[in-house]
Amino acid sequence: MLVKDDRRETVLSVNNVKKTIGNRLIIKGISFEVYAGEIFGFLGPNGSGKTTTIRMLVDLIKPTGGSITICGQDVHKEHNEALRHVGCIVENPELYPYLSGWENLEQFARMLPGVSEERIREVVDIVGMDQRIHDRVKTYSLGMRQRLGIAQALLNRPKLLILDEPTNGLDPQGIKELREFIRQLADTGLSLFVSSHLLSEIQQMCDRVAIISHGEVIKVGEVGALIDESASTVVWKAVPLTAALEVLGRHNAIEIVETDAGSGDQQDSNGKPYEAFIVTRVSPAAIPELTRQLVEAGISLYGIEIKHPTLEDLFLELTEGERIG
Ligand SMILES: Nc1ncnc2c1ncn2[C@@H]1O[C@H](COP(=O)(O)OP(=O)(O)OP(=O)(O)O)[C@@H](O)[C@H]1O
Repeated sequence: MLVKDDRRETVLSVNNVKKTIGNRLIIKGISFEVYAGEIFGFLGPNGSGKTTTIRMLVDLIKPTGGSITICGQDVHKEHNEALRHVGCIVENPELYPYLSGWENLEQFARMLPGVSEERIREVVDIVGMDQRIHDRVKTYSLGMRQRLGIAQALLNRPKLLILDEPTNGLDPQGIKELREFIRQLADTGLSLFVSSHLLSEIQQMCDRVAIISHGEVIKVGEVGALIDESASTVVWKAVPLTAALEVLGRHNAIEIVETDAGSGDQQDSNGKPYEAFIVTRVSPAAIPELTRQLVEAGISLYGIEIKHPTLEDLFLELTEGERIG
């Protein structure tokens, strides 16, 4: 897992970017940065503004406000210089099915200055397609087409590779292979910007993530740190329950979700307390102190069950239950 380091080179910088289409403000002033060698996830539900943002990143449409720089160059004002550093696949890569993979790469290379046959061989090697590169593309699986698309995007040695929903249509094995392959690319120093509406995918694939909802970036951070700092669900099995509620209720940072006192703070015929519990939402960092206070108040704790959140929980919390996918 990569750690944010201020000395790290910024490859993509998005500064207060807005986009109005018709009368609608589709993108509402978003900002984030992507560093060299990281896999950056761009996560949001359908219609949240991912594709519109990507289209602005590669200067297919112009922002209404704000600026985007790639390797320090303004995407709009210095179009050629900035986009020289970018490889991009939006939706499905455009390929000629009746040509071989190699011929497709040759066709594409003709449009790029200074891409030699040797470079074509290199990218074929990077995407691991040497065995099948002379077969027609129409015989390729979706995963192989995806790889060929990436090979195409790598031809001009980009610093940033933008992939829009790259796992769409892939089977679980294909997704796993793509994930590993993306990590290998990042290990070479390439930055990857991966958009997705699939949380588990972003959680497994990315170092950092920006969460976008209704055209606003509502959170940016390391995937692990975002999960760590979001509230966990904690079930306290405590007797007497009323006293425990009083202790926990003193803290503003705790949300009491549910209480179940069973049949009161009684013991059964074997002297075993009834399963009385309180469900709270609280930061994991507060749990030791709360436990201490409960014990000091003379409360017996029979169990503390912590359910750590997933990126999905965090996402749902941030977007207030907005549907994904
Ligand atoms: N040319 C357009 N004219 C009008 N509205 C548009 C246009 N392009 C996008 N929108 C609207 O902007 C919002 C964001 O769309 P966008 O395609 O960027 O979302 P997305 O996150 O990429 O979703 P999806 O994964 O479904 O493509 C949507 O409400 C969409 O209807």
